[in-house]
Amino acid sequence: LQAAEKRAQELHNLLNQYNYEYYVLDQPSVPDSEYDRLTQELLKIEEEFPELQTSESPTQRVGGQVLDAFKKVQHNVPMLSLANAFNEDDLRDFDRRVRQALDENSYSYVCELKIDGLAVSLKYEDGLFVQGSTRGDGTVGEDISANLRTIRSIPLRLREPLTLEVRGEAFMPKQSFIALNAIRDEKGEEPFANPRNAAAGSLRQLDPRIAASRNLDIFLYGVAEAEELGVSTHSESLEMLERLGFKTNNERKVCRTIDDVIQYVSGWADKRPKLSYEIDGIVIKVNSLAQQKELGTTAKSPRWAIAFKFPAEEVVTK
Ligand SMILES: Cc1ccc(Cn2cc(C(N)=O)ccc2=O)c(C)c1
Repeated sequence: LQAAEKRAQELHNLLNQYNYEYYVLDQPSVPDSEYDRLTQELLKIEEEFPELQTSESPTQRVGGQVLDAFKKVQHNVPMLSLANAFNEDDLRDFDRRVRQALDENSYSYVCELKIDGLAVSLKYEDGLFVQGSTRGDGTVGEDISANLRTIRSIPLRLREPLTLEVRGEAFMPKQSFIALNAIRDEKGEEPFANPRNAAAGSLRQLDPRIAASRNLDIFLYGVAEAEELGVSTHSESLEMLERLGFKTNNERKVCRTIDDVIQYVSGWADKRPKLSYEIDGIVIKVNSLAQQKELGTTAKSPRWAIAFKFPAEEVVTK
């Protein structure tokens, strides 16, 4: 058994690395056939020694049993919703409020694309993925761990045995959305209106095999209680997520002034069709975590962030 256990661990490491290269970096270093060969070898070992078929095994992405309901999950750190800005004046008003609250101390912003998907939270204990949930009403969400496990860009084991919670947006790429609606059309089923609804509908399935078939993806954009992990800015949180092996969106920019923010936002308005996923705006956050804390939150939204919303995306059909 020891020899089998040692080989199984080697295969876990190899398959995790190849998954990371393929789904997170989009730069595989081995052909699919090699990945498949190693997967088959691990399946055989797990068949011979069932005790090696642990939940962290790369072969255990798609659970077998169909749930009859989702459990509720309490978010220790609430998942806040963002206030919206629709034009330049809204952005300048936001900046004025930030500047006043920070007593004219210097501050900078981070601009990120606002992915049009479903906000989710992922929990890891000692480096292992243990739970994934929806935002819900911000304090209570639904446990959709089995469905999130099927998203290949989500690591089942981190590079460091950390216990932490991360937040991100699960989404359906445009091409997957078009292909899915073509299949539904053939089967005489109602098409999804947009990729966001398709992603939400897929993650609400009680059978993880359906979610696994929907080619969902995710961008992580936050670490809950990041200051406890020795991080002092939001951009450092994003770098930490990358170091841990998460998929982040690299179209982000630190902006020193609201004028730079406005320039960044206007630059993206007409670049959306080029993206392989839908965005519904740009998220603007004060970069310093200490200043975020100083600004605090209203009942449901942070005072240190705002979402600039673009007009509704052109319909993605063909
Ligand atoms: C048979 C087979 C095996 C694997 C894949 C896709 N793929 C490839 C890799 C890789 N090359 O590093 C890693 C994970 C993965 O899922 C396909 C499409 C077909």
